[in-house]
Amino acid sequence: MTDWREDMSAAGGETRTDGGHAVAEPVTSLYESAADEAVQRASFLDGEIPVAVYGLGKMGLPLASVFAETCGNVTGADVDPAVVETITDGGCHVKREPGLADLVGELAADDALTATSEPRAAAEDASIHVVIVPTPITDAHEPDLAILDAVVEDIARGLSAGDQVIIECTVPPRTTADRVLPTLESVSGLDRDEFGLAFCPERTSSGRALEDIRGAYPKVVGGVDDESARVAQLIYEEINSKGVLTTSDATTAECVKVFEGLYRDVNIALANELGTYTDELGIDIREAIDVANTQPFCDIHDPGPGVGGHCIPYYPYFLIEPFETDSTLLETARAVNDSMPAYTVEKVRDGLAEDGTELSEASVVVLGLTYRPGVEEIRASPSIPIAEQLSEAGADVYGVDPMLKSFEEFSLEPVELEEVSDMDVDTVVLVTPHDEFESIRWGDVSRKDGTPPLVIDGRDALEEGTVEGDVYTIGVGYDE
Ligand SMILES: NC(=O)C1=CN([C@@H]2O[C@H](COP(=O)(O)OP(=O)(O)OC[C@H]3O[C@@H](n4cnc5c(N)ncnc54)[C@H](O)[C@@H]3O)[C@@H](O)[C@H]2O)C=CC1
Ligand SMILES: CC(=O)N[C@@H]1[C@@H](OP(=O)(O)OP(=O)(O)OC[C@H]2O[C@@H](n3ccc(=O)[nH]c3=O)[C@H](O)[C@@H]2O)O[C@H](C(=O)O)[C@@H](O)[C@@H]1O
Repeated sequence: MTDWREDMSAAGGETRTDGGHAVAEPVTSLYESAADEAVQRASFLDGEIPVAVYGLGKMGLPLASVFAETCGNVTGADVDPAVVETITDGGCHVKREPGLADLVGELAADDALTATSEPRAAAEDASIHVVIVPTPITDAHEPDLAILDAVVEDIARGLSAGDQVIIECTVPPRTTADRVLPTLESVSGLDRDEFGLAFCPERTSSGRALEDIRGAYPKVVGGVDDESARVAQLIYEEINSKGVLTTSDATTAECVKVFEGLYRDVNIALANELGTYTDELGIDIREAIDVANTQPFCDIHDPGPGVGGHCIPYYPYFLIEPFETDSTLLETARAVNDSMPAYTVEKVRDGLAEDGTELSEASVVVLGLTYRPGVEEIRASPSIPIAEQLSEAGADVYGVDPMLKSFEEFSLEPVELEEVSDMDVDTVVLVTPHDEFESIRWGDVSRKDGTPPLVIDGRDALEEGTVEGDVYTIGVGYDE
């Protein structure tokens, strides 16, 4: 018996005797709990308050794992049976997350984390519901909240008085208050003051998820009412060592998350546009950016071949599409970033023309197809349009990505890294510099006539002198 229950009886909450001592009963839910906050906090930490995490992907599995290491009573719900089976067996399908595989194995072995493919069943048993499912956009760039709606309905059908619902996936502002709350009320039949709802954004990057979730920076919390904010704050004070920033309401918290992403997209667009001045100015633009960034009012990001992932290129549309307010800058930044794949293909075309090679007759290898190194995600990856445009120009296009098994999204022929040195290659385009590419023996990669290929370095990833032939680096130009 945790000794915190000793003499807690006088502080509120139900009591019972235990060997002659009055002890406070733990609570099994937090919203509008009459128990002393210390009893609520301890009940959460003791696993008395079941947690369900909906979505066990790149973000959901690390999140569920940190909740489970904190409270020891988490059910992860995912519609992908393979995901559920892997986690149930103590496995980890999310790659290259330091510490995650071991943690999931330990938590599954201790039953601190279990997985189910039945979100509705998970909702029946849980009292804290954490949602971290995809919130993509449609081909028409409209926010697609169908998955969120489905999960919220599942939760509503299992919602009980005293429960707390937390939305962690990024959503268009006003979604929590105007879409999620009404659904929870209408489907559950509960009154609005019987359950809690807060937006607490996932401020985490793949590759450092556990570190970020445990406390790289404060957790943002925005409740639809003060009690919802109080409960969310109590929970995340136990999860995040950097503490909690509570905003005035859920919509403000939604804006915090979206604004972080919009800042990044606009900033990258500035870097990309500056990068396109490289040839006309005849300088290393990246050098100018690095030096400009040495004073605190400047943080220009890096130019590159495009902006991928299901976050940064998507979030601008969470404001552009649903609202009437003018979004010229956001739309322009999206257009600049979406123009970088074509810019990259032009560098291939121009570079080959210098040697009298037509792009339509060239053999081109695209290195790195995921949207950034070490992350198994291809949504909005720049390599998709780059491969498409090279193919449309008539080139023979090949692709290398050690993280991928399926290449059907790409207009190219997949090849293993080891095969590249046996091929006739006119150009290599480095889009996403996975660690594995550091082992490339560039001296073995050549054109049909044995001369070195043209290399386009999209990410300034190659050390000077690594490659014998001509290297064009986006934002730098040709190496001398
Ligand atoms: N990936 C990132 O770097 C970050 C993502 N986010 C937010 O988190 C959300 C999720 O991102 P990821 O984990 O990367 O996505 P992901 O695609 O890696 O994983 C999503 C998981 O949700 C599951 N799922 C789909 N429909 C479901 C349903 N109806 N019920 C239960 N599970 C369902 C899928 O099977 C999959 O396992 C994103 O949409 C974004 O809003 C926030 C910060 C960082
Ligand atoms: C504001 C911010 O830094 N958001 C982070 C971002 O992470 P994400 O995994 O999307 O990667 P990212 O580093 O932003 O890169 C997105 C894309 O932009 C490209 N990129 C990135 C930085 C840069 O200077 N230039 C550039 O071209 C990357 O190559 C990639 O294709 O989005 C995440 C999210 O919200 O999903 C968020 O949690 C992360 O903290």
